[in-house]
Amino acid sequence: MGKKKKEFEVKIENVEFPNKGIGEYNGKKVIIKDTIAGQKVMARVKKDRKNKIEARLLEVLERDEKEIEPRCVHFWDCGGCSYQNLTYEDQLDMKKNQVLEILQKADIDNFEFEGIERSPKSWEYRNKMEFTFGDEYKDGPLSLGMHQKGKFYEILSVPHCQIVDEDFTDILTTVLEYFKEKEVPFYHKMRHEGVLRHLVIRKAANTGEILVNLVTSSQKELDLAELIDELKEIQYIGKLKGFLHTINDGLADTVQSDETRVLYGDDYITEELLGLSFNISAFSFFQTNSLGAERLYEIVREYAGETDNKTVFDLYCGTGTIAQIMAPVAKKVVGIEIVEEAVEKAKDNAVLNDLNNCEFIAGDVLVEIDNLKEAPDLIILDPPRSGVHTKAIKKIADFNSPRIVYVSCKPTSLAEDLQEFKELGYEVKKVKCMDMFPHTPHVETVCLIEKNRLI
Ligand SMILES: C[S@@+](CC[C@H](N)C(=O)[O-])C[C@H]1O[C@@H](n2cnc3c(N)ncnc32)[C@H](O)[C@@H]1O
Repeated sequence: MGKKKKEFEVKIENVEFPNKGIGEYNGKKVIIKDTIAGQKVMARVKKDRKNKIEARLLEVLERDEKEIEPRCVHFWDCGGCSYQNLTYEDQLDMKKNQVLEILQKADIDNFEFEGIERSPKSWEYRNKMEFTFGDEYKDGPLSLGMHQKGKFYEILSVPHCQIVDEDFTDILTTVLEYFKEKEVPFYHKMRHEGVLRHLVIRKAANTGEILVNLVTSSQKELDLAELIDELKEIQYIGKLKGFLHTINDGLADTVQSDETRVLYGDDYITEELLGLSFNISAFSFFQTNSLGAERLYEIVREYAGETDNKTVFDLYCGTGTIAQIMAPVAKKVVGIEIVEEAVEKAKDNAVLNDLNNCEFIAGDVLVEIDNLKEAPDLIILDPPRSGVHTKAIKKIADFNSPRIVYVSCKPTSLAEDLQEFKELGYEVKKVKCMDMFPHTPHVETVCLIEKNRLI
């Protein structure tokens, strides 16, 4: 491929997790994100390596016969969803096959595969959105929404987003119009100048409570009373429980807090899952699909099996959801979580749910696990996307727990971890996928792992 010939046509043959369309060009593997199998596309080379080309999608020249019209008007430009142009059944099929292929490549086999379960709701299912302030094109008007597909700076306003309900989009539109009128500038993530950074909205699906968190730099004092009054006037499906203002002068383009002020109501919302209540604060992890989470946790409970009189470890426990769902049917549950705020909420939640057999420890699993003296009968792992630290896997295996239930949000890191558990004498017995993220490439996978009795 010469210097001028950086654009080329290619047919997409397959999609690898998470959203990598795969084709072939001049004998090399081609990877083009956000394409689907069967499409013929025009692409531009990003990186031309020895045996693979990474390219950017320019145009879909021929659509695949199974493609459908996306429901959302933002779909083609918005970086939030990848697969609205496939039926939900086709999305589920693709994710299931990806997980199986990843496990097979890692030599994880001989398990019972229980398929993929659909999300109870395939639209308006999200309970949290992190919208970004910016502009849709350089020096354009203020926008608030999602990164445009494949772009670094450009932010697309998404007032018709279909994976959240109208309460989210009403709040988004109100906040955007307010700051447009006040001419408050967005924070430029490279120049580190400006004010408005993110708008994080959380809404509990089962109680309707809404928490709004505006994240800004400290470069301008803002009087937000008028905005809060406007938000209070919205006719919600749910109800506004609190409004927070977080100051973030960090250089990274992530939501984090130097200081968080409660400007209205409470600093948390309460969600109800499987008959238990969970107070969720602004910075605690909580599954983003509440109805899907109920199903996910039911699968965990099923894979956990009989737990009467047993001690359970819930490692990477967040606000203690899994621990508390297990507590009524176990002797004792110990949770470990690195975010202190989440651990505080886990403790509060145990009190709220009248559970007195839960212990929650703040810290890194890799370190805190050394201080656990009791031998567990069951270990539940629900790590972040990067998976479980190799040294932690060794320590976890050393407990010799007969059963481990591993909940994973990233099948590639799951496969690596399962390989390590295999080397340490554990066998994968059952696998089930639970789709918590319709129209996106993501999927949860639950695995039952058992100690090989022959070792
Ligand atoms: C996928 S979430 C699971 C949370 C919980 N099980 C739930 O369903 O709500 C992973 C959690 O691991 C925590 N975490 C990340 N790294 C950690 C570490 N090294 N030690 C302990 N917790 C960690 C994150 O803060 C997050 O709450």
